[in-house]
Parts: sequence; C-alpha cells; structure tokens
Amino acid sequence: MMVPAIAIEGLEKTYPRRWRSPPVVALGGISLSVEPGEAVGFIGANGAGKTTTIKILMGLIQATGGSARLFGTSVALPSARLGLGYVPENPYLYDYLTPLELLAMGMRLHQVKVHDAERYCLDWIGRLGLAPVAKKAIRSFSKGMTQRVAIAQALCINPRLLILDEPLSGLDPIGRRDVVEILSEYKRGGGTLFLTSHVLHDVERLADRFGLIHEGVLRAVRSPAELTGDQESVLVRTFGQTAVDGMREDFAGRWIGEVPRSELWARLAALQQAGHVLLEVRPSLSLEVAFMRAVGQS
Ligand SMILES: Nc1ncnc2c1ncn2[C@@H]1O[C@H](COP(=O)(O)OP(=O)(O)OP(=O)(O)O)[C@@H](O)[C@H]1O
Repeated sequence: MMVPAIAIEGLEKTYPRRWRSPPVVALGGISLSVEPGEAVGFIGANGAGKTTTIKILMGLIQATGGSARLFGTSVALPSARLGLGYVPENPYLYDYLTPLELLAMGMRLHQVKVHDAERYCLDWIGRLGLAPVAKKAIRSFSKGMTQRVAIAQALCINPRLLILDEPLSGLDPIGRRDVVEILSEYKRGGGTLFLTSHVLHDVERLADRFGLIHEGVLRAVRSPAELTGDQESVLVRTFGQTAVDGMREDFAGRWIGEVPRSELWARLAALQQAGHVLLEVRPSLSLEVAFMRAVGQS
C-alpha cells in the first residue's frame, strides 16, 4: 500500500489560556489523509482551524493530541519536511534578498541540484510574472508580488508535496489565473497538493476532494462527483431562434432551462429539432451550494 502524503489522525489543538482569555479549542480531533498525486482543498470560514492544521504539519506549533505524518514520518521530525514546498498565509520573506537570491537559498536548503541554477530560478521567477524584478530587493514588493515570490520559492524545489495556506488571497485576477494554471500543471506532473481557502470556488479547478472544516471539526470530505453527481436536475443552455417548452430566454438571447436528469436526452433531441445549438450542460447546483447542502450549512 502507498504511504499517504499526509496522514492526520485525531488531531487536536487547544491554545492555552492567556491573560483573561479562556483556552481556545482550535482543532477538536480531525482525521484526514491525502494520497500522493492527489489535490485536497481544505475549506472553512475564518477561524475554522485551517492555519492551525497547516502550522502543525509544518512543525511551527505542536498538536495537543492525535498525530500527523508526512510520507510516513511524524511531523515532530524536521526531516518530514525535506523536499516539501510551503506557502504560508502571510509569507514573511527575507526582504533584503532579491527573488533570485531567495530561490537559490531555498534550493540549497532543500538540497536541490540543477545544472544552471541561476537560469533555472530565473525561469521560475518569470513564470510567476516577476522577471522585471528578479534582482530587486523584496522589501519594495506589494503583497501580491510577495505572494508570487513565495509560490515560486515553494515550486522551484520540485516538491513532492505542496502545502499552501490561502494561495490566491492577495492576488489580482490575472495572478489568480496564472497561479491556478501553474498549480494545475504541477498536479498534472504528479505533484501532491494540500491547500486551504475560505471559498470552494477558488480551489474548484484544482482539488480532487474537498474537506470542509467548521469550528475545528472536519464536517465532510467529498469529491466533486460525489457532490454534484446525484443531483436530480441538469442545467441546459442553448442558442436558438424559436422558443421551446421549459426553456426561458436570458438577456443575451440564450435559452436556459433546468431539465430533470431522466428527461435529458429526450429534451436535447427536441432542442436540436427546434434548431437550437447546445452551449452548456452542467449540474444545476454549483459545487459550492452542493457542498454547503451536503454538510448541512444551507
Ligand atoms: N496563537 C493563538 N492563540 C490563541 N488562539 C489562537 C491562536 N491562533 C489561532 N487561534 C484560534 O484558533 C482558532 C482557529 O484559528 P486558525 O487560524 O487555525 O483558523 P483559520 O481557519 O486558518 O482562519 P482564517 O481563515 O481566518 O485564517 C480561532 O478561534 C483562532 O482565534
């Protein structure tokens, strides 16, 4: 059997009492495993326990109960994190360094050797859209630019596992698109991803499974097919000149309708006969809504 990339069992974290504040139970015993080559999105509202989980995996804080392993090695051992890429929620980078220097340093720390290291790092910097500032101190960078450097640094070591805490926050729409594309490519190449987000939409294109965490409890772990596969109706969008029963015209002159799954093929045939061109067929509930329903949040 393959060793899971991440194996979390009954993980607990209670932050101790401070001054007048009572102890905070951030994780109430969560269990989750991520297989090599898999991408898992960890979704939850502010304060749900996502960052706490990641900090435990990264050895930045200690769990108060349960266990966590990376490729079979306990997170208590620093060697568990060799060859692992990590992008924290608010990356703190040595800001007197340039992106080129920082990437080179990361490669040395992870003992990654490539033929022409400078060229290799510049290539990664370029892919994150930072070529013009490759040799400028990070100190002068915006939040989004800093985030891009952190992502380049995590990816350039060719990690066997990539852990990202809110990787898209702070990025503009183009940055988001670029990063989703780069992460998809990493996954297609066999990489393993564990990433957090407040919203499922952000990680929809990347994740094979989604885990919903709520107040320190993992409420459900589901694949997109499990979420949308058993919906009883399907949304159909067409383009055509004539009205067809059950379809309504939208403002752009397209036709849209919810069709019971059992009638789909008959309805598509009727639409074709009426001269409609098929534009889209998809589950009528968005993944986000389906997920919220699955865990009883809506
Ligand atoms: N150092 C700390 N001391 C005390 N409580 C903490 C500490 N860090 C986090 N918490 C609490 O633990 C709970 C989980 O926080 P965590 O940062 O893991 O949530 P999150 O899901 O990452 O939230 P966000 O999306 O806002 O980053 C919250 O109630 C938070 O207030």
